[in-house]
Amino acid sequence: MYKVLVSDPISDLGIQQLNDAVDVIVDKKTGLKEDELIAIIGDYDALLVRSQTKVTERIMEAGKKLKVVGRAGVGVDNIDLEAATKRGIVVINAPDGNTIATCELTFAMMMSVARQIPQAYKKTVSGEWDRKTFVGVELRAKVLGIIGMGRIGSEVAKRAKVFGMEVLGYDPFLTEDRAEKMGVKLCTVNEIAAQADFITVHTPLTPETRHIIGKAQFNIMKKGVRIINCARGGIVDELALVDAINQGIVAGAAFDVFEEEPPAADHPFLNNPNIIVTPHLGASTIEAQENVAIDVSEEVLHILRNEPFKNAVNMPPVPANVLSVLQPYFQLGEKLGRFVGKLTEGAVQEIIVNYAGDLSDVDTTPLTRHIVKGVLINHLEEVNIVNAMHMAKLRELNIVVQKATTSKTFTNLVSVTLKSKNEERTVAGTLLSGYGERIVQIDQYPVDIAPEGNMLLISHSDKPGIIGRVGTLLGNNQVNIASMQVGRKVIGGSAVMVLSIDKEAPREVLEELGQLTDLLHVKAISL
Ligand SMILES: NC(=O)c1ccc[n+]([C@@H]2O[C@H](COP(=O)([O-])OP(=O)(O)OC[C@H]3O[C@@H](n4cnc5c(N)ncnc54)[C@H](O)[C@@H]3O)[C@@H](O)[C@H]2O)c1
Ligand SMILES: O=C(O)CC[C@@H](O)C(=O)O
Repeated sequence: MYKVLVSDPISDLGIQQLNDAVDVIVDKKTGLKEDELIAIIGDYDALLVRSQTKVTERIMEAGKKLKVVGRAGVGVDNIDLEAATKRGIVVINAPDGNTIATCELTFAMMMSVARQIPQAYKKTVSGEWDRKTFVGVELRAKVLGIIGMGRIGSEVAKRAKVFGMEVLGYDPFLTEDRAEKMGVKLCTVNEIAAQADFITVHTPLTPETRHIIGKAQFNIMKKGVRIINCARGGIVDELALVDAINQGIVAGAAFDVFEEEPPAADHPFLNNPNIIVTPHLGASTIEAQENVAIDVSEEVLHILRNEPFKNAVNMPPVPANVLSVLQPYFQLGEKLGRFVGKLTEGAVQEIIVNYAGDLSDVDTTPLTRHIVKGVLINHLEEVNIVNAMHMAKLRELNIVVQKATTSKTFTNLVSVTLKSKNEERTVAGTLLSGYGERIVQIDQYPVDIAPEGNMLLISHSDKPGIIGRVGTLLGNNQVNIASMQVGRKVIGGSAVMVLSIDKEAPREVLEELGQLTDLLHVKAISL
């Protein structure tokens, strides 16, 4: 018998198939504290959660029989994925089931903020008949900016078109072709900030999306703009938003999610008449809760019964014989993907992976997954080696794998090229005996660097004095250089400089560097 613990409120109808299964016992115990969960989790083979239960490393450590954690929803930010992977616990989610519910809440929020429905309701039920205060705006002919054009963002775009809105979209994986098909104008975040009447965010919360709408963006917005966040708290800088409302830049905001949930009683959103809030209700429809519970229950049954499953967020199924050859390259592959992903400007359309040397003798698919994961992880928090190819396909990314039995320079060479509309960038790496992982080529330039920590990649003209000027500028700003590599093809031509630095270079320093004569481009990369 398999034992399944449901620790958050999950639709009964949705978990019917688990209740009906002859080989499964389901226990529902919601609202448990971490220690209470730790005390009982040892009995269970599967744990089903929504977003309330924080599935910590301690819980997984105590879950000696735990094979699977199922998240009835999209975001897995309440589950310690690394701890699960380390213990071979499969984490699954239900990414599609609540898309429409959240999209519809976003629309409800957009209309509510346009017409101040909650504020008008509050006054009316308190006995006031105030028809003057609540003069709203129409959505028709307004510009809607959508940041994050995945499942929910794309559905919001569809509905906005029907409302007669002009839609601007930003997503690192949105190509011009796809945007055109959806009737969406591809823009940057700042273009959206400057042009939109309504802005809605639909990204995961990652280091890149944290405060993607912040002070700098509010400062360039049109007066009267309205902001909606039904994705994750922290994507919009909450304090900067309150300032922008006080300055009369933002006319209203509607938030379903908060940087800290539930928000503290004195949270500045809670007593601001221009901000409407809901308690993380995006997925809270009968249909969505059934959908996600059905999806996740089905998958849990497959995993418990050792049958194939599809929505794993973590588990790497690699055959042992292949694993022994490829495993040493997994981390390098992911780093190469991340490195070249951070380097490449514009929506990526194609990933070309080149394997040269002994590696070409085996099925390199598991390594390619790591590379693709590395490219995507810069923007998609839920990507892993199990779903990387699927995620790439969803985004119409073309993946080309090429092999050569010998490499001119190294026993094995893995090279990753990204093609976007704007450019084509290549990074190649290898494992050097005694030195470990090395990046040995960036575009056409030979280099030799350890892919780790904080790096600065500087393209420049190969002229005397430039290295000194870069060093002096960094030194004057207390940025210590740990190592430096310069690559060039010909004397006096273009060159590339890669610096390892002891801490992240502040934005102002990067801007100052960018202004040095003969310096063409600066990119900060942290691995
Ligand atoms: N309020 C709720 O109850 C609720 C319900 C469901 C989902 N969500 C949240 O909504 C968000 C979107 O969900 P989804 O199902 O559409 O996910 P998705 O993965 O389909 O889409 C997310 C999109 O964000 C894009 N993205 C990543 N980094 C970006 C960046 N720096 N700039 C712009 N775009 C970026 C990705 O490329 C992707 O296309 C997630 O955070 C999810 O957890 C909230
Ligand atoms: O379970 C919920 O209600 C939250 C769901 C949502 O945040 C998600 O990421 O799927």
